[in-house]
Amino acid sequence: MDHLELRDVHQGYGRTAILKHVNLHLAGGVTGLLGRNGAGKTTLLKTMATLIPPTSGTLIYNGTPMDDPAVYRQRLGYVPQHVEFYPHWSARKTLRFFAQLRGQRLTDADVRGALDTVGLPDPGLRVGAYSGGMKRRLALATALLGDPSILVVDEPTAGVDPDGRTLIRKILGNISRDRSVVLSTHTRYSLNHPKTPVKPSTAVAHGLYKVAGGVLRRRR
Ligand SMILES: Nc1ncnc2c1ncn2[C@@H]1O[C@H](COP(=O)(O)OP(=O)(O)OP(=O)(O)O)[C@@H](O)[C@H]1O
Repeated sequence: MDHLELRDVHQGYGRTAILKHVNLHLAGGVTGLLGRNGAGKTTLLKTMATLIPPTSGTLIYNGTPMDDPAVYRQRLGYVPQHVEFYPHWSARKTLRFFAQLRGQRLTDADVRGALDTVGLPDPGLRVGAYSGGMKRRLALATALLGDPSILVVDEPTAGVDPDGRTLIRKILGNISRDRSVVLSTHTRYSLNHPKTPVKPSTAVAHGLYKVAGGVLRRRR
C-alpha cells in the first residue's frame, strides 16, 4: 500500500494564507475532509494532487520527500470538483479517451469492468443522458483508470440525492479496500461514519474537519 504524508504543509494564494500546519497521513481507507464553504478543502486536495505546490512544508511519498512528483502522479487518481464530458460521446468512448490520455488501451471487457465498479451498466449510453450522480460516478471511473493507489476526490456527492450519496459512499468504501481515498464534503452524512462525534484535535485549518478511520477530528 502506498503512503502519502503531508508534513507541516502551508498553502495560500498570493499573500493570502489558506492552510497552516497541515499534517496528514494517508495509508489506506477513506479520509474525509469536512468543512464549510471556503474552509480550504479544494485547496488541500489540489495540494495533494500536486496541482499547486505548497507554500512551505513537505509532501512525502512512501517515506521519501517528493522533489519530483512524476512517479507519484502515475499512482494518483484525481476527480476535480467540476467535471465535464462530451455529451454526445458514449460512456465507452469517454473512458477510452481518458485511458488514451494515460497511454492505455481499453478492451470492451476493461470498459465493462470500469463501469461495473461504479454501477453504470450500459457502455453505449450517451453521457448527455446521464444524471448528475451518474456523471460523478463516471468521473470516478475515469480517475480509477490505471488503478491508482491514492484517489483524491473533490465533493463526490455534491448535488447528489440521498440514494445516490449512499451508492457513491458504498463505491468509495469498496475501492478503498486496497488504496487510500481522500474526499471533501460539506456534510458528514456523505462520510461512512455519519454519527461519529466531532472531536477537537490539532490545528490544520480554520473550520475544517478531518475524518480518518471513523474518527472525526476538529481542526481549529
Ligand atoms: N485560485 C485562487 N486564488 C485566490 N484565492 C483562492 C483561489 N482558490 C480558492 N481561493 C480561496 O481560498 C479559500 C479556500 O477555498 P477552497 O476552494 O479551497 O475552499 P473549499 O473548502 O473547497 O470551499 P467549497 O466548499 O466552497 O468548495 C477561499 O477563501 C477561496 O476564496
